[in-house]
Amino acid sequence: MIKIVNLNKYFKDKHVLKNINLEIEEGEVVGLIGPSGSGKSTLIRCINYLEEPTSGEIYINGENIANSGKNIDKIRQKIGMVFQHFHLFPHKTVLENIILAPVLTKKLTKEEAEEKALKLLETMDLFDKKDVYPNSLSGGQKQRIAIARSLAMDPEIMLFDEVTSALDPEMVGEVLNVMKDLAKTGMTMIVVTHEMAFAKQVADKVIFMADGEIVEENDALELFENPQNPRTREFLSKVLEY
Ligand SMILES: Nc1ncnc2c1ncn2[C@@H]1O[C@H](COP(=O)(O)OP(=O)(O)OP(=O)(O)O)[C@@H](O)[C@H]1O
Repeated sequence: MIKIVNLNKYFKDKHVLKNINLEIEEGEVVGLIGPSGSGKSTLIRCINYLEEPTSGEIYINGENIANSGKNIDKIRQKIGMVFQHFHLFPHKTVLENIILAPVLTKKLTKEEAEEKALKLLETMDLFDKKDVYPNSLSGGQKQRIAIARSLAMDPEIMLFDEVTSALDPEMVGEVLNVMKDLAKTGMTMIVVTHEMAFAKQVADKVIFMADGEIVEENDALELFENPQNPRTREFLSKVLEY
């Protein structure tokens, strides 16, 4: 479903993704871990073309997104992304935030989009927040709304870029639970995370990146319990210390 071949990305003369090769199957949940600055965000931003690769190919369902021309918007619609900061529209209510893209780009009627949005809000236990403005919500609630907004587009792939990093610790769990439930539905997910316990429990596969390279890729339990590369071992010993 996602195939990345010899992907390189430079920012000016800085080589931030170095010959990345990767395949992700439909329904797979992939955890992307590694030190700050190792290229995790840049990699997932290349997957939906928020960043343009310098060289290499990215195929989504067999289609090379670099050559997709006018189809790029169609491909992007299949890929939802949730960011560290929620990017909700402050002057729109929760419900208006969620229906905006489905009405504009999927051409759903307002009623159809609202029906879908309300179902999503219900599954996230946020139905009673439908008419409030984002500023009155907690960080955890905002992030769950951001996830609902992405899901309202019926994506086939969801990208999560450190979605719990800006949250107060007591709100991390409620967002991770929504992601756990989503993983159980068979959604294909790539999750950049500093939450090692989440990666270990929920991801099928974990990729450790350092300095723009994929250093190690393995079944989640195996990577955490039996890391093969000394750089993986060093990173895990630091982050699992506490
Ligand atoms: N738009 C940009 N222009 C220039 N350099 C950039 C840009 N975006 C990222 N970089 C650089 O590319 C490298 C990889 O950054 P990236 O954000 O992908 O790393 P990361 O592993 O996601 O880090 P973090 O965990 O801190 O978010 C870093 O050195 C960063 O400074």
